Amino acid sequence: MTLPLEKIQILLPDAVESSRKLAVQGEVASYIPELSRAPQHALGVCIMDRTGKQASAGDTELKFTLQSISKVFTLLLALLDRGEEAVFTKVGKEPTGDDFNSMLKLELVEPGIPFNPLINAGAIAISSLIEGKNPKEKSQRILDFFRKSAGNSSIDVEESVFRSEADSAHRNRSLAYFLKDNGVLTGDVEEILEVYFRHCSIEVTCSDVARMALLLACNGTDPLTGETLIPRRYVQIAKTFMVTCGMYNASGEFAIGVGLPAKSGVSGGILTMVPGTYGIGLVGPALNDKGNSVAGVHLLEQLSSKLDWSMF
Ligand SMILES: NC(=O)CC[C@H](N)C(=O)O
Repeated sequence: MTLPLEKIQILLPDAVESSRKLAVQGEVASYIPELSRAPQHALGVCIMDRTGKQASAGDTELKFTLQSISKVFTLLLALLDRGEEAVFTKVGKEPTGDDFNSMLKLELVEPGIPFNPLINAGAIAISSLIEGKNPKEKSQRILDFFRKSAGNSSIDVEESVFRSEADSAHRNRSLAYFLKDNGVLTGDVEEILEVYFRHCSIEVTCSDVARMALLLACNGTDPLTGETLIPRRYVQIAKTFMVTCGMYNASGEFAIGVGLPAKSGVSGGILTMVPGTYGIGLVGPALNDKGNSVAGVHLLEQLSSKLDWSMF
């Protein structure tokens, strides 16, 4: 049983300020150079209910790129475009226990398909499945789907982050060429990577992420418009991946400590939800050693225990 939004709003500012103190323990990602400009001590959260009302606190105006959070929505679009069977010939359904950008299991385990769609190799394979006659059209279809999911037609790709990643993505490039060699990727590798880098660089605020999360919390039917954007089955698949591998190698710890489906990204964003009730968007750029927002995870642990949010 969670509290109504008005009550949550009362406790949220103090919860954010006490969690913000943990940001000093983390580090802002810098392997994509442009991301290193994010403010280390920022923390913002937005919780949206089914009527669109929001409780929020902290740095809710901060803009950040979705990074790995985008992988949940490209998976959904690939499922819509190609169906379940085609998608799961290209990616598996299991967590890896390795880093999100690891290539280890691609060579070790047969068949050489990525273990799941939320690691980089899996998300690159998913990008290759998005319909469109060229990278521009594919990227536009992804952007349109994200805008619709966020109920915000003005979200867009942040070009400097896109450029920065495209110029420094030696690891992702090697993963993609490996996948090409394994026969997982068909088509031009650089074009597939461009689609992948662009969706990682879509810029949002906490409130956009909360609205995207609310759509998943409501099983694919937007509670504000009544429109079904995604079939329930596909949302179930996405949420299951979020529980088993959405928080990298801390997914088990997060399931025990918070107990909600979630996906995080290297920009410090987290998308999570109280199923059926709230969509939650959060940003805190300082990351812990598992790659998740250190203050953000702490905040969600506090809220989940106080408000009895765990689904388990
Ligand atoms: N964990 C992440 O958020 C990774 C996304 C990032 N764009 C990358 O490919 O490395």
